[in-house]
Amino acid sequence: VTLVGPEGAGKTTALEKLVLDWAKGERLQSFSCVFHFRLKELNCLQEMLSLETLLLRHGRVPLESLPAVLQNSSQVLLVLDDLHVCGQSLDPSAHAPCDDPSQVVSLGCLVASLLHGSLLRGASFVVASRHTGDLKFLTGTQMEVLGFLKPQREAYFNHFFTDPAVANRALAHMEKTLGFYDFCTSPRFCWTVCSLYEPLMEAGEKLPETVSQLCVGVVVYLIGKLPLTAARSRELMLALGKMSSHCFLNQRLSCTTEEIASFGLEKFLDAVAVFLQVDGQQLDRHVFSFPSLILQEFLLAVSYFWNDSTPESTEEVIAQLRGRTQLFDAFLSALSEPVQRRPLEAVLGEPNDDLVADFKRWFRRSSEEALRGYQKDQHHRCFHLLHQAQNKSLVKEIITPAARVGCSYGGLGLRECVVLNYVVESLGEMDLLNLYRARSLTEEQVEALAPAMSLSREIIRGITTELDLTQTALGDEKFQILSVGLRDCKLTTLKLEVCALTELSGGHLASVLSSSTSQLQLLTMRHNEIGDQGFIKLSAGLCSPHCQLQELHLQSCKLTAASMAALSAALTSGQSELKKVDLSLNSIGLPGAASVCEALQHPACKLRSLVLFDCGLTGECCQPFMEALMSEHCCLAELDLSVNSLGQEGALLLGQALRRPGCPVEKLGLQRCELSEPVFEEMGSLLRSGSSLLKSLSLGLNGVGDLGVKPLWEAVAHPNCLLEELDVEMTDLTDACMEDLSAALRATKTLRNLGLSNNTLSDASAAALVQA
Ligand SMILES: Nc1ncnc2c1ncn2[C@@H]1O[C@H](COP(=O)(O)OP(=O)(O)OP(=O)(O)O)[C@@H](O)[C@H]1O
Repeated sequence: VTLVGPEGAGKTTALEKLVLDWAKGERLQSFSCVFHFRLKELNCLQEMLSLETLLLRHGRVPLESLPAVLQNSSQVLLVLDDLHVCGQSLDPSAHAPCDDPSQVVSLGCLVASLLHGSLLRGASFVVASRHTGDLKFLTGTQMEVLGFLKPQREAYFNHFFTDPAVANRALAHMEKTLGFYDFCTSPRFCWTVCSLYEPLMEAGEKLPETVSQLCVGVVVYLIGKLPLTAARSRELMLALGKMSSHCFLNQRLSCTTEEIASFGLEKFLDAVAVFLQVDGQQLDRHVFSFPSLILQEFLLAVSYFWNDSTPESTEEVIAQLRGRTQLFDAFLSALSEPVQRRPLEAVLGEPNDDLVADFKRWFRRSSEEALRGYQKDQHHRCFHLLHQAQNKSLVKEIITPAARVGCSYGGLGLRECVVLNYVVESLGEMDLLNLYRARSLTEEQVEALAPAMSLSREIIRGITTELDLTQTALGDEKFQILSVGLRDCKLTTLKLEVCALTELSGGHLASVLSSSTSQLQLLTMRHNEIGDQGFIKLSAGLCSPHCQLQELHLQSCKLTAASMAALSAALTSGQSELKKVDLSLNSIGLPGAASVCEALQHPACKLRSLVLFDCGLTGECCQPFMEALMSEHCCLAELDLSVNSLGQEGALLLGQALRRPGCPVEKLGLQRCELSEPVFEEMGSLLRSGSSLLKSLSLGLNGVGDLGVKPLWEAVAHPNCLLEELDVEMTDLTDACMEDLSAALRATKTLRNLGLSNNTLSDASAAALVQA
């Protein structure tokens, strides 16, 4: 088995846990011997060795036990960590395979011979490695070590900070400022973040806003651990920068003692352990490596600016490192800003002004070039550098009117959304936000981009057809700005649930709906206090000949009967395409229901679905519903009146209407309507009559008991009944209904869904149901 993952993902930890569990007798007990080797340590030896030496010296096998280990190889498990540092290829054809345990060979040859089975044939292996090309030479199962995804980060932060409120604040800040970088999944990185946040939060200080600010904090902290003057600290930075550059340019992960001496680090041997990981302590041959690539890149950037001599120009150094580093130019951008580098200046003194000026010239030149072109990646790189600089005036200087910022920003990742938003917010406004080809923005991406959208006069018509701004606390003011762009776009779905919109937005929505280019078909506005006045304004848009809206969701929008006449007018205007309206959780009462029912009888009304869940309706309201359903013009296929006090009398009136031959209702919801046995009787008889088109019926939360529901079972069993869905949740059913229910299930040819939740049915009923 090979565990593969990036630096700090937790590979070593996983292997250590495995070995520990074996030692405690909790796992892998079929192996009598488990050997755990860290190749990083062995690599320090830089000498040839045999399998026997490996086992005797490093595996601590007593000499007398060695033959038994070699002979019973199937009981041996070798756990090899840090395969990527092996330094020599695992390609079997690169070595003459070794099959003699006493033959002295190179470490690479030894590992390759073990993994390819010429040595210790039959033994099992668990190895861990960062991603390298050599993995293709390994057979067996490969497992990806993903590190900490969001739920694990949450658990880790809660463990690190004992106060849950502090943990939540720290996590929310990290997710917002860094959550879009891959390295956030690294447990090691999470540890760094928590360790840096903790003292800052205790002191009530500001937390870092960018990865550059985070690294500044880390390096200042590490330098502070050393008793060095500013001049000596600069010297140390320079030497670490040389090592970093050497590793990047030669694709090396570690350096020997001789190599680090050549970078000028020998004077700092006591200090290097603060910045570098030192392996091989027990072997007397040390190997030094950076604990993280981010720190390695950051130290390189620091060493570049705090260099008194003049090294290569920015252009040259960036060209040399292209494709080898990820954040180097972003770190330079941050450090070129006095505010960003101030904490470092306190420990290192001033940077080299000439080099900072050279970087600024390069950034301006290369940004101008990038922003004149159409390459999206180049634009994003420039935006990322601006984001790290955290200087709004610089954004305004770089993003000139000549910049083609309106080029298409489709296919955005979360990081791109965040930095694009930063740029638009810094500019304060945007003429055109081109999201053409942004096919599937996630909720997180939309949230990150929402301020930019609201600051854009126009959002380009692209192939984006759905915009979900649910729970973005958008508010009327921002929606007003956004609505200008919405008038001229290709959106077919707009979700504005829980967006803190009020009456004011009703008018803006009307202007969107009545725009000659509007293509909106679905609008959801659940939980916005738009009220009657807001909805009356919105309804004016519904009457427009340009309005294409087919579905409107207005649950819990503080509506009353006062605005239902406006809806009715829209539905009967002859212009409205509305097919579905959901008015649930609004107290429209009898007068409101009467207005809507009037519209249902009008030949121009196209409404096919009406949901009035918990709308303060009573039995009296059933009279207008009966009249509407009796009308030949009514085309309502779905009616949900659940959670209204309709009572027996009202429901029986509905039943009468449903008996009309040709009554179009196929789906009826009457949950928790205070219904009694005669209503169930009536429904049963209706379903058997052959004149009902009902396919879906919800009668749950009406406690009529086994006898009350019995007519429905008889109906289900009847050949005239077309029901496909039946919900009788919480109707006080007991095991006594099982005989009729089983018979119904055996007989029905149409029923597909049956809801029986929250009834007192025992295991015996479950068994009977399964049989039926
Ligand atoms: N599940 C975990 N819970 C808490 N901390 C963890 C967990 N896994 C790893 N860590 C911590 O993260 C750090 C890095 O882990 P580890 O050394 O196992 O990573 P790695 O993948 O072996 O890194 P590298 O590729 O650099 O060798 C360690 O300090 C470790 O304690």
